[in-house]
Amino acid sequence: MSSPTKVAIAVVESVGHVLVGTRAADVPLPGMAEFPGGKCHPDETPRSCAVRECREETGLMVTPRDHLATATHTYDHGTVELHFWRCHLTPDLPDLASAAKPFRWVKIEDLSALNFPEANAEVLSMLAGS
Ligand SMILES: Nc1nc2c([nH]c(=O)n2[C@@H]2O[C@H](COP(=O)(O)OP(=O)(O)OP(=O)(O)O)[C@@H](O)[C@H]2O)c(=O)[nH]1
Repeated sequence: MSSPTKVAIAVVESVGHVLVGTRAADVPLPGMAEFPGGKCHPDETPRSCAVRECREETGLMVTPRDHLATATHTYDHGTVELHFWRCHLTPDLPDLASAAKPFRWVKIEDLSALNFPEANAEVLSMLAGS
């Protein structure tokens, strides 16, 4: 069996909000809510990958704070090992700094109304309890 694809996810928090996007129509899990993230390059740590993917997708520079969870999940499109990193905006950025579309800030208490991929369940529970 092939090893899971390593993916890093940035859970970016700012004054009670989290950065959330919507997956494009032409990728696996189209239209679902997502945190910024993507596949790690060879020899790239998930921590560094979370920062890079966040910058590429949202235009925002973040500082990784702590590792929230690792979740392995098998979808129809493959098995992924998701490394969730809680991140903050770098100090030069204002609270709720504007992000490239389709990313926007969602209040933590409103996350449960969104349709996230199954592998996000544990982290969403952690955020709801924080
Ligand atoms: N970005 C992101 N991916 C997630 C989340 N939850 C989740 O299960 N995934 C899964 O993690 C994988 C990330 O793949 P991706 O397609 O976004 O990664 P990528 O941007 O590097 O893809 P690419 O190499 O095709 O450009 C997908 O299988 C996706 O379904 C999430 O919250 N954010």
